[in-house]
Amino acid sequence: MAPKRYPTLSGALVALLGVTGIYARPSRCKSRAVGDPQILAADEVEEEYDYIIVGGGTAGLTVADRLTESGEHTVLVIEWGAYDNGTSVNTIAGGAGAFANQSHLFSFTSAPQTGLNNRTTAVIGGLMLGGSSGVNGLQVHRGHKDDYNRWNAYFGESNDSDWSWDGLLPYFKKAWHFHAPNEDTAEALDIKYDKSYWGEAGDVHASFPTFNWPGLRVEMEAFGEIEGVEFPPDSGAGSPGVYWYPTSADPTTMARSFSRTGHYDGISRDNYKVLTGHRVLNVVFDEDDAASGVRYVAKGAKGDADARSVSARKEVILAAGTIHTPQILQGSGIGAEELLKSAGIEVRVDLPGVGWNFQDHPLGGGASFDLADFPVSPQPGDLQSNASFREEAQAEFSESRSGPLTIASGNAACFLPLPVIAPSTFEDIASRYEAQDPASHLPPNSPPTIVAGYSAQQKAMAAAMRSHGSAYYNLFLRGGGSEGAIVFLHPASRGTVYVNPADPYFSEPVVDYRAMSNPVDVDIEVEFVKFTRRYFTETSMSEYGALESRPGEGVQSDEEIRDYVRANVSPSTFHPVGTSAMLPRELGGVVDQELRVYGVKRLSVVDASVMPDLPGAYTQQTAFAIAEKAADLIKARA
Ligand SMILES: Cc1cc2nc3c(=O)[nH]c(=O)nc-3n(C[C@H](O)[C@H](O)[C@H](O)COP(=O)(O)OP(=O)(O)OC[C@H]3O[C@@H](n4cnc5c(N)ncnc54)[C@H](O)[C@@H]3O)c2cc1C
Repeated sequence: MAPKRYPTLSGALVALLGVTGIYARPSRCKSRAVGDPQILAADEVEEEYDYIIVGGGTAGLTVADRLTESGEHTVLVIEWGAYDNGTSVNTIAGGAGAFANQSHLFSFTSAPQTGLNNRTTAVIGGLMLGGSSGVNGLQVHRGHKDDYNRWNAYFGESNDSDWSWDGLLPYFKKAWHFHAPNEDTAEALDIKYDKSYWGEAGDVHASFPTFNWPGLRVEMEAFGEIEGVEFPPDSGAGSPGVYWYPTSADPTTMARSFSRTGHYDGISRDNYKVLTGHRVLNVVFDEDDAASGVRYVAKGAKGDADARSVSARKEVILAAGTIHTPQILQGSGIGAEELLKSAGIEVRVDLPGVGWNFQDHPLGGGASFDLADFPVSPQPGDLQSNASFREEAQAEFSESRSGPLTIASGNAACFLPLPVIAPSTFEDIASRYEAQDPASHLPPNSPPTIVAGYSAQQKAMAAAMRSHGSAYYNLFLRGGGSEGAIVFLHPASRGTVYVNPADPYFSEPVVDYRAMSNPVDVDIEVEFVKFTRRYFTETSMSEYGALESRPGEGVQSDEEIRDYVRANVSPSTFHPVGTSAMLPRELGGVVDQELRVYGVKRLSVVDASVMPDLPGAYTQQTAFAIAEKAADLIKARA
């Protein structure tokens, strides 16, 4: 298929995309932290609430909103971070404003990664009211049918609560208010969407920029020259392929839309209270092993001399995220017996799955290309290199909330299955993975439930490797300049998040991604490099002066590529999941299908840590859908 050619657009931007107006700086949005009746001072916290939610992040605020809607139940959310409605949170352009502001993050160093030449990485997540949905890159995509059907299948015939694609689809629809792209941009760039996969009643907005880079269309169409690549009708259709997806932005203000704006701001309910700037140390139990409350300290406290307690009549709900929920569980005596004893924590439930099964999407380590002769303009780089283009963009955004500054981190990518990436080797890779002794790449002396759980995942993921319904490779497209941001969607390696035995409550946990600890992951990364080379040199992309910037001509043999991967891949795209996995207890699970923690009563987990394995997508949309479903499950047993 010959590629379509596009005229140079600089200056003709208005004609093609219908962009009009003059540009200026984003204005500050309203702030509500001071005097907000829902945010309590520490001494205003009452003795007891129906529900205590630990963590006011993506899942925590979603569940809090839903549990208080009817007015029947009281909820206290305890959030470690602060309320911040500043420009860095609200500005969407580039997608990294809030991420760049350290005051919204926790950030510490991982354990050295043996599979990555002992390199370490920064462990990062949102620490603010809104959590990681307040700092993320605003990309909104969900996983594929295979992903959620696999989650449900881990429970075999037992189907207490349907976590399959069909079971979750209503919650994807409930979580988001979808706004279609404007017609001119959709037509100019051939943006396909199908509203039947979305709802319009959600409180968090999924919208499109008013403008997008014309090079994206060229890059997307070139994928059509590769055998097996599909173009699903919508990013939410549940099928891998090449597609456009929305941004988590309010289309009126073009500011970030996230759990705080959707599930907290503007809501005034006497039964919905929030305590910010406080950190929960552990769950408190009654003599019947039922969670009865939590113990917490002010942010920054180094000891528990001033710790306070608050009681929960109905349930304690953990929503502290994949890194901190296991720390709280372990600090409450729920975890691997050996670990807890080494940290001097009294064992309440020997549950080895807590903190185990840690996964994130490895990033980079693939091939990158510069397009020296891409005849399409404007390109993203113009925002940096062309002062008048940037000033016009700024003026247009200020005047009419439109133009290039309505683009966050991007709206187009491919999500491709392994048989498409590696048609001649995927079967061999899947067979070798399937034949592994399940314990062979786990930490030494892993308990039997952990080995059994990995064995079940191994079978499921070997099937995923052979499936056209599971995406392994994600190349995030920018629309020109250079390309090569590759995300590995289903790594086989599993890591750990365990309390620091020397200081389990006040030091950050020990986070070991164990990235590339299973060598099959390196073999798949090798295929990613080869596929990326094919895309840039064997499709019409080759006409645009594609020059390989990394790993470069000197890296050709599989062994050389393996070395390159181990030296360059990052273990994280900031999509951590799996440390409180929703799996049967005998498979290393931490919560059941109703999200209740095994071995105790009245304690549940609702955040991204319950995902048993990664979806073939970034994680925020799935985290919101899980929280919506969790709220229904909790209300049903109230
Ligand atoms: C930099 C970055 C970029 C990302 N980009 C994207 C993207 O573009 N698209 C996408 O789909 N996904 C993205 N993600 C991932 C996505 O945002 C997360 O998967 C999702 O928001 C996780 O939701 P959660 O509820 O599990 O945790 P969070 O939203 O992180 O909530 C956890 C909350 O608990 C609080 N907390 C932690 N410990 C305690 C404690 N002991 N006591 C009280 N409070 C506590 C934290 O401060 C936080 O507010 C990104 C994430 C990051 C960090």
